[in-house]
Amino acid sequence: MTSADNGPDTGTSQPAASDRIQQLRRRIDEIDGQIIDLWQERAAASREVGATRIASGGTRLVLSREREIMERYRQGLGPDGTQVALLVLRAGRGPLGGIDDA
Ligand SMILES: C=C(O[C@@H]1C=C(C(=O)O)C=C[C@H]1O)C(=O)O
Repeated sequence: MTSADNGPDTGTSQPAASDRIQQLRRRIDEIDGQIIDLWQERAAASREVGATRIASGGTRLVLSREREIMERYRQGLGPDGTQVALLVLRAGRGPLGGIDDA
């Protein structure tokens, strides 16, 4: 059997459960789209802050501010929040640590 025979692979053959899973997946897809858009917007804003600061003779990074952000994520998301914050901060560092850095 393929998903073409039965609709999307929801991991269950029970129709009511499958319908609910598909409904939840639509919401998950919306949320993921928003996360991606916000992630990119944040990274661009962070890069602009860095460029503005460097152009004005300042430092590229401000570690006290990064610590505040890591603490916000840790408080909001628990211990995994620290890892999320590290990735969020990295995304704002452009070529030194952004997605175009592979
Ligand atoms: C964006 C800034 O610059 C850098 C990037 C940060 C961020 O992505 O949140 C935080 C601190 C700085 O190291 C800032 O100072 O606010």
